[in-house]
Amino acid sequence: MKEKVHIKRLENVAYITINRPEKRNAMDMESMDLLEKKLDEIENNQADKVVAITGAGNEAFCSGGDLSVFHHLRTKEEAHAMLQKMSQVLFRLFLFPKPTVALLNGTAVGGGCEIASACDIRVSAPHAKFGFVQGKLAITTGWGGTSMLLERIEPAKALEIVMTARMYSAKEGKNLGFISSLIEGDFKKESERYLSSYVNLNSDVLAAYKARFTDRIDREKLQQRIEREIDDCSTLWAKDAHHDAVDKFIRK
Ligand SMILES: CCC(=O)SCCNC(=O)CCNC(=O)[C@H](O)C(C)(C)COP(=O)(O)OP(=O)(O)OC[C@H]1O[C@@H](n2cnc3c(N)ncnc32)[C@H](O)[C@@H]1OP(=O)(O)O
Repeated sequence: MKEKVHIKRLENVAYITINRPEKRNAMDMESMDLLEKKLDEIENNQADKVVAITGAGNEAFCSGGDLSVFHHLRTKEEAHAMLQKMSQVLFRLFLFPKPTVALLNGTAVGGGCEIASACDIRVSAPHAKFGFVQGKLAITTGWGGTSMLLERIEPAKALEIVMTARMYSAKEGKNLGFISSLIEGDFKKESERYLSSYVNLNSDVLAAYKARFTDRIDREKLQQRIEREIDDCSTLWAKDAHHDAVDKFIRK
């Protein structure tokens, strides 16, 4: 049986692939558990110098939470437990001791953008679009995505992205500072080439630079901000406006 999240290793880069292309790589609880297990594995494997996260296929990086499953979460408490679980995985990814790169092979929406925001660097195929569309479902981000996005780009730009809830092109993402580089050509091949330049140095040097990067973060404050984000999102989740919006998506 195919694994919903799998790892492939190539020249000291561990590629984590969200492998549910038929659902545009949406995350369910099993995928969250698997992502966490893959991070455990990579953290303990000395040979893995860099972590790259991508989606299977070339249509989607990740379409966020699996709405067909999470639609069954009706109350604030039920939503809170799911949001907390994934936000803990992403908080860990955000502070991961090795460099992390989101390879945006295709569309990233909702929680998919939160996963991308948890990575240090985002590189994108030119056709990929991204959008923090949660607002259209009458909720906010709830996996820590806004708190993390605010650490990645200028706060006013982050606010624009989440408050408009619109889709952006990869080129716009680059102008906003969300995306570091656009990778032209065969995305898989060219992103492997791009990542190969990160693994020339030894792992202790990379880890030391990564530590300087995460040292800038006040971890306790970030955690508190994420907890407030989860609380707001789970309150909104329990309202009819959210359930009605998801009903509409599911029935389309
Ligand atoms: C936890 C908080 C969150 O993440 S809130 C945000 C949740 N995500 C969303 O609102 C995105 C919903 N999906 C979409 O807008 C589109 O599917 C996107 C990703 C733009 C892709 O469009 P397109 O390439 O035309 O594909 P499509 O819509 O025909 O979808 C193909 C099949 O995949 C499914 N799918 C897609 N996204 C999800 C999702 N998040 N959860 C569950 N299923 C999803 C679609 O329902 C569709 O399934 P089917 O082939 O009709 O059975």
